[in-house]
Amino acid sequence: MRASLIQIAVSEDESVEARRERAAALVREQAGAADLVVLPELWTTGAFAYELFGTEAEPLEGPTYEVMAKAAADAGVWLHAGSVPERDPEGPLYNTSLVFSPTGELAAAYRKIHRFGFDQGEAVLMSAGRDLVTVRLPRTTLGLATCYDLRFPELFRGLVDAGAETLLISAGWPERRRAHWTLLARARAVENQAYVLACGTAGTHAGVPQAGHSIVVDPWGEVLAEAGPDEEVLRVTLDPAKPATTREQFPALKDRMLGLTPPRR
Ligand SMILES: NC(=O)CCC(=O)C(=O)O
Repeated sequence: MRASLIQIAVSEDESVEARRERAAALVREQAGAADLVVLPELWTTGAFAYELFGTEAEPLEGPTYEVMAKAAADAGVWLHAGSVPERDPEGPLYNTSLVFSPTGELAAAYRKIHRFGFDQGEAVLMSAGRDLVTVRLPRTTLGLATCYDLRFPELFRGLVDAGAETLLISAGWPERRRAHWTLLARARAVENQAYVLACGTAGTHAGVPQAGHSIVVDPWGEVLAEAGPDEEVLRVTLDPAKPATTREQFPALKDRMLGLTPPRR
């Protein structure tokens, strides 16, 4: 299975509309070279451009959905189109990832569960999703997560319990915490014996330099590919059998001890 991670640069120098068209062109360029294409978190606005979340919010089937559904079909790829600020018909905003099939059908939508910012930014502007989401592909099952979710291992265990073997993390991770990004991506791969494909943004938006360094880690924790800091398409070939063989040969997941007794006070 061939995957392309599109580490697109996000900056105020480019309009949202222009970046949407440019991202679609980059997806189309993967035709014949990839089975699965991944975009980062909130690449239309930038993950830290809080003032744009409301103004650029879209309904689920909004402009990004339309452009990306067509790009997936044109390229004939499974497309994780990254996330958009989604305005729910009821009013709240969500940070919602969209996955399209190679015929351009919506295969899944995942509303980010852990919002970043503590008492500001995304944490107050967006509502939290509640649902774990997996997507069955012909040769693997994807588990979806977004950026700050990477810090919460229990979410990934939930995805693994639901059958995930390939964990897709779409992110807008800042350069300032790049060491955490790499460490946590590898940790999630090792502890879950799963592929991790973590796609971030490049460039600087809202004064926040982005880490880039999108990374692909195999179920043994080996880094198969890592991008640099700038815009780049990171290409990698995965063996869809590897999560299962790793879990058979080193069956640590079977040794989980659930329902432990809390310490006595
Ligand atoms: N967009 C995000 O979720 C940023 C997360 C982050 O900066 C961190 O976890 O550190």
